[in-house]
Parts: sequence; C-alpha cells; structure tokens
Amino acid sequence: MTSRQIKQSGWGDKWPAPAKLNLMLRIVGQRPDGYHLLQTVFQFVDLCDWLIFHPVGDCSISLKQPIPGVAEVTDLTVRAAMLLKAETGCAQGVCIEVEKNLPMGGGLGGGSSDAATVLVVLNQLWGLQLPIEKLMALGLTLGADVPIFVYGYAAWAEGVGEKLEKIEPLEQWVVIIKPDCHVETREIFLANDLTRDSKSITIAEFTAGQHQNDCVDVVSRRYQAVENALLALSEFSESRLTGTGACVFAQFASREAAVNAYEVLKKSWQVYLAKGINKSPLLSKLEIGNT
Ligand SMILES: C[C@](O)(CO)[C@H](O)COP(=O)(O)OP(=O)(O)OC[C@H]1O[C@@H](n2ccc(N)nc2=O)[C@H](O)[C@@H]1O
Ligand SMILES: Nc1ncnc2c1ncn2[C@@H]1O[C@H](COP(=O)(O)OP(=O)(O)OP(=O)(O)O)[C@@H](O)[C@H]1O
Repeated sequence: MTSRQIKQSGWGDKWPAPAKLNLMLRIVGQRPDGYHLLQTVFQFVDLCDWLIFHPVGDCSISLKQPIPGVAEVTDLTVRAAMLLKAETGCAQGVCIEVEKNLPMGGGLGGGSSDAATVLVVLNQLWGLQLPIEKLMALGLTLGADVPIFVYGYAAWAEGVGEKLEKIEPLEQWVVIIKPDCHVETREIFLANDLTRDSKSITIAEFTAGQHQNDCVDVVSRRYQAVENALLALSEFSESRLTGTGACVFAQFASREAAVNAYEVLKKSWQVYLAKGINKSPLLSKLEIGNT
C-alpha cells in the first residue's frame, strides 16, 4: 500500500474526524501488560469533529483553541503531530484548529479520530510519505482506537483493536444517546467484575445477530444513566453500548423509524441521529493509492 495523495494542498481545508461505533465487543483475553484482547466490529457514523491545519512560519505545534479541560500538551492532536515530527525529524510546524462536535468519554472515539486525522493529513501536508501501516502503528501508541480511523474502512478487529479486516456491515440509520455521565475507558477495563474470557466468535456469527458488548453490565452497574438510556432506546430497537460507553445506540432499517425514535427521545435525552458508513469521510476526501 502506498501513501494516499491529497487532491489539493489541503492547508486551510476542513478535514473530517468521524465517530465510530462498536457494533459488538467481546473481551477474549488479556495481555501481560494488562491490555485486553478484543473482538470488535468498527463502523463509522456521519457525525464528525472537523480539523483545519494552518501553516506557521516556524517549527511550532499549537492549537488555535485548546479544548476546555484538556491541557494542550496532552491533547491527542498535538501529541499526534509531535509524534510525526519525532519519527521523521520534520522541521515544519502547524497550528491545529478543532471544531469539536463529538462528546468526550462517550465511546465514540472522538479524541482518537482527531489524532488519526492529524496523522493522515499532516503526513501529506508535510510531505512525509509515511505508508498507512506506519501511521497505524504510530497511532496505536496514542490509543487502541486510533488505527481504525487511519485505516478508514469498517472492520472486524482483533488484538487490542489493531488487527483489522475490512467488512461491510449494513449501513443503517442510527440513534445515539449520550447519557449525562463521562465513562473512563481505563476504569471499566480495571473493573473486577468485567468478563475477560468470552468465547471467540466468527464474522458469520456476528452477521447472524451476535451483538454482545462485554462491558455493558459493568458500565450499567456503575452508571445508572447508561442503564436508563439502554432501557429508553430498547423501546424502539435493540439497544447497545459502544466501546466502554457512555453512549448507547440502536440501528434502524429506515430513516422514518430512526426519526420517530429520535423525536421522542430528544425530549428527555441528549440524542444524535446519524447514518452508519463503511468508508470514513476522511478517506472520501483523499485519493486512494494502491489499497
Ligand atoms: C473500548 C474501545 O473504545 C473499543 O473500541 C477501545 O478499546 C478503547 O480504546 P482507547 O480509548 O483508544 O483506549 P486507550 O487510550 O488505548 O486505553 C485507555 C485505557 O484502557 C485500557 N485498555 C484499553 C484498550 C484495551 N484493549 N485494553 C485495555 O485494557 C488500558 O488500561 C488503557 O490505559
Ligand atoms: N482532541 C481530543 N478530543 C477529545 N478528547 C481528548 C483529546 N485529546 C485528549 N483527549 C482526552 O481523551 C479522553 C477520551 O476522549 P474521547 O473523546 O476519545 O473518548 P471516547 O469517545 O470515550 O473514546 P474511546 O471510544 O476511544 O474510548 C478525553 O476525556 C480527554 O481527556
């Protein structure tokens, strides 16, 4: 696979960083370093943060406006840019502007997606020509969810989420509830009552309807708002947790059915109406190399 080429220069453009859903999530083991071995299915949705890259005259990395509560040096976009510089010795700089739409700590992977967009776009804007595989490996050092956003296709994932196999789940309408709580991924993976020995399943079993998320009981027990959201959504369709939460979602075969649920639920919840997509909108803004 060669690096992907950008149609135009891309400086000053708005670049998408989409959200993801985990359509199922099984914990099938644990590595010696404590990280959990998963089986999961990633699909993107058309809800996005948007990033703009502004040229600067020196080698500095900065944010136009830091996200409240996230120090600039720990922001995943800044860390992604620094990582590229450290890896390549690139002497260029950038000012990154982030239009933040995705809720943080929601299990939608917003921070990871922002980081992936930085890796993919700066790789091109800075003329670094790192291959996608290298960007995915760099991304993995920032977070387990970063590689899928670099990869850009809906996928069956194993390992900690870095072993990816392209699949094409149905692109259905989705209603997502963001309960009024912030779930730390780390807290859930540290829980004593987390199932860590699920039986592995096949893609065919997932396609036939095996949608279990092994984190759901642990998260529901600790966060009443998540349990309530799962219950509210289940009035309309099968309700599921994405990642370690806090967001819960349900898929709908028609836009009408999704809108109906959305209209009812928005009276009581922070709710999003979205569409599942198997190709990341970030990829759609790029010309594809030899993929
Ligand atoms: C739950 C998922 O969202 C599913 O897509 C991801 O596995 C989480 O990915 P992420 O948010 O990028 O997570 P990271 O930032 O890499 O890890 C946060 C913390 O969760 C724990 N963690 C994460 C992923 C994993 N497979 N096993 C873990 O035990 C680790 O303690 C880690 O310190
Ligand atoms: N650019 C960023 N956007 C969002 N969060 C960031 C960013 N940089 C650092 N963070 C930190 O990362 C934490 C997790 O944010 P994120 O939005 O990725 O959560 P999430 O949706 O639960 O992700 P995941 O599904 O990968 O666990 C935030 O609480 C915040 O402290």
